[in-house]
Amino acid sequence: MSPVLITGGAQRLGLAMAEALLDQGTPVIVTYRTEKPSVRALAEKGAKVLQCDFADNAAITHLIHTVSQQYSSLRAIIHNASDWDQESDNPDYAGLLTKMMQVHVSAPYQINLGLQELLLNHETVADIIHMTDYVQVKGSKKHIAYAASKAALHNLTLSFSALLAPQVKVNSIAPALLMFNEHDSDTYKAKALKKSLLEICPGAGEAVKAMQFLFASDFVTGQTMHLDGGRHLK
Ligand SMILES: NC(=O)C1=CN([C@@H]2O[C@H](COP(=O)(O)OP(=O)(O)OC[C@H]3O[C@@H](n4cnc5c(N)ncnc54)[C@H](OP(=O)(O)O)[C@@H]3O)[C@@H](O)[C@H]2O)C=CC1
Ligand SMILES: Nc1nc2c(c(=O)[nH]1)N=C([C@H](O)[C@@H](O)CO)CN2
Repeated sequence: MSPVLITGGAQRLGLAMAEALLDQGTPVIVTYRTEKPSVRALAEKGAKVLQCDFADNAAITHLIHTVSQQYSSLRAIIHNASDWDQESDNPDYAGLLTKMMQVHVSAPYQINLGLQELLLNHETVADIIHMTDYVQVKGSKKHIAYAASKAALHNLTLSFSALLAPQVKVNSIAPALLMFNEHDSDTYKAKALKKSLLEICPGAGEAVKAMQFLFASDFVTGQTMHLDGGRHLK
């Protein structure tokens, strides 16, 4: 069985998707930036773990070469790696935009083009999933560069779905609040929950369910799965 390549799979949503796939017997290749206990645990469960910092184009090229040398086909690629940076923490606005575009747009762009033949070689229809964000259509006044890069990432969904059809389906998953971060205060959490109609923070399992739906679908491509609890109607 051909593997699923998940970027940024060492924690949170990426880790949940990787573990779910491993639990169902699907091989997984996980890229990570920073070594952590979860990486070793994934390897012990049989995942292929590859270190790659997407800020470095040479590292991306090496990743593409390594995967191409070791595998003849891929079931899917899930572009999950991301930094959620905001302007108030990063006065170097030019550098911030470059950083956001590099990890959220340039890396997925290079990896999709570099590994497209492995997807096209898959015995059945393959998938690309871009993990975008609710803000892809709304923008964000506190995460301007981040939001712009996620909008550009969704645009890759439109282009690659047309380029690779019918052998490959390409979709965006656009979450709003799925998981809090360790440093989030109770005040922030209460305010964030009120932003959606459903007023819950569902956890990483919501992303796993969306991934499984897209993999099982025969007729969804070029689309966005919005996981936002009705936030767009508040
Ligand atoms: N969590 C949520 O509620 C939401 C998530 N999303 C999107 O879903 C996806 C998963 O979210 P979440 O699990 O919270 O993500 P995280 O913020 O936990 O980041 C996931 C991983 O991306 C890696 N990463 C960041 N920059 C780079 C880089 N330059 N090269 C390689 N790896 C990198 C991080 O590595 P390291 O461990 O080294 O830092 C981290 O392990 C993201 O694309 C996110 O934007 C969208 C909306 C809401
Ligand atoms: N790479 C990340 N992107 C995002 C995160 C995160 O933790 N890492 N978190 C969010 C928030 O949950 C936001 O959706 C709350 O409104 C957005 N993107």
